[in-house]
Amino acid sequence: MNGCVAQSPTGGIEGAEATGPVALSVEGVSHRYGDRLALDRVSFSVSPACFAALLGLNGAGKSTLFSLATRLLRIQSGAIRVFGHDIQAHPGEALRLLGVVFQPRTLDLELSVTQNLLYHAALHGMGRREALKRSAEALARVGLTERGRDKVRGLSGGQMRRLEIARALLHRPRLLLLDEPTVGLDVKARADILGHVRRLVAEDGIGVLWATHLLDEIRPEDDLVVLHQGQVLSTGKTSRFVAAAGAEDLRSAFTRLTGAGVGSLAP
Ligand SMILES: Nc1ncnc2c1ncn2[C@@H]1O[C@H](COP(=O)(O)OP(=O)(O)OP(=O)(O)O)[C@@H](O)[C@H]1O
Repeated sequence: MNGCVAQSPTGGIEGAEATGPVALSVEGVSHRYGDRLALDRVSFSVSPACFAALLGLNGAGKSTLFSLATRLLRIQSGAIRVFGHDIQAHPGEALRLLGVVFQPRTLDLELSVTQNLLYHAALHGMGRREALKRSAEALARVGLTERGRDKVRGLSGGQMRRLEIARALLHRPRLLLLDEPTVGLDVKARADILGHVRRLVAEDGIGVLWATHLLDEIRPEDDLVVLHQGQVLSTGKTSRFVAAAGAEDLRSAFTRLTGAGVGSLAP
């Protein structure tokens, strides 16, 4: 089987009749905040129905990349495509296929679980019947069916994250971006969330880019994009990355490649 990530993206829909467009294509993207270069000619692609981890320390540029992919930030140079749709030129098509879970929580704590979803559905222009149907579907997908009527304030941190994932699934995207979704959660909640997301890939064929600095979330068979100080250092299977570095595990391989000190990565 071909890998899920590649360093040289295979651009737009026009050139992709034979194999279909990649789910996410990042092509030579650079981004500056004033004098600070946060992303430096970042290029990689993620195939459909694949789980890919975007591994980088704090400050590597992961959130900046997500903000560019969702148009919170304007692209300064390069291009990002979702299933071949350029997010600058055709944002409607691109965003329709994209779901996102950002790092900061963005739920209304005083509304119920279902109300949060209905509110989001209304923003997407969904009718109430369809919204109720899709909310039920999405809650089932993340194991929250029983909590629909509860106020969000009463959920645990892990359940809130799962609700955010349900919300990101409401418009039935084909690609899901998650920015360090398990930070601050306990071991069980982290494993639950990762399990739900991996099932979305295996059972629903959704492509996932999972940004993290937590090494134990990445399996040897996972595809990996290593981002360090705004640059892509490696793409491909985690096991190959470890072998190429002549290392025993991902932690040592990452440390060797980046020179990151022990303790920069957890756990
Ligand atoms: N609004 C901003 N203004 C100035 N510099 C910024 C801004 N946002 C991010 N940066 C800088 O850009 C670089 C990349 O930050 P970014 O938040 O994208 O990294 P990250 O990998 O998501 O890290 P973290 O996990 O800590 O959020 C860092 O050097 C950061 O200080």
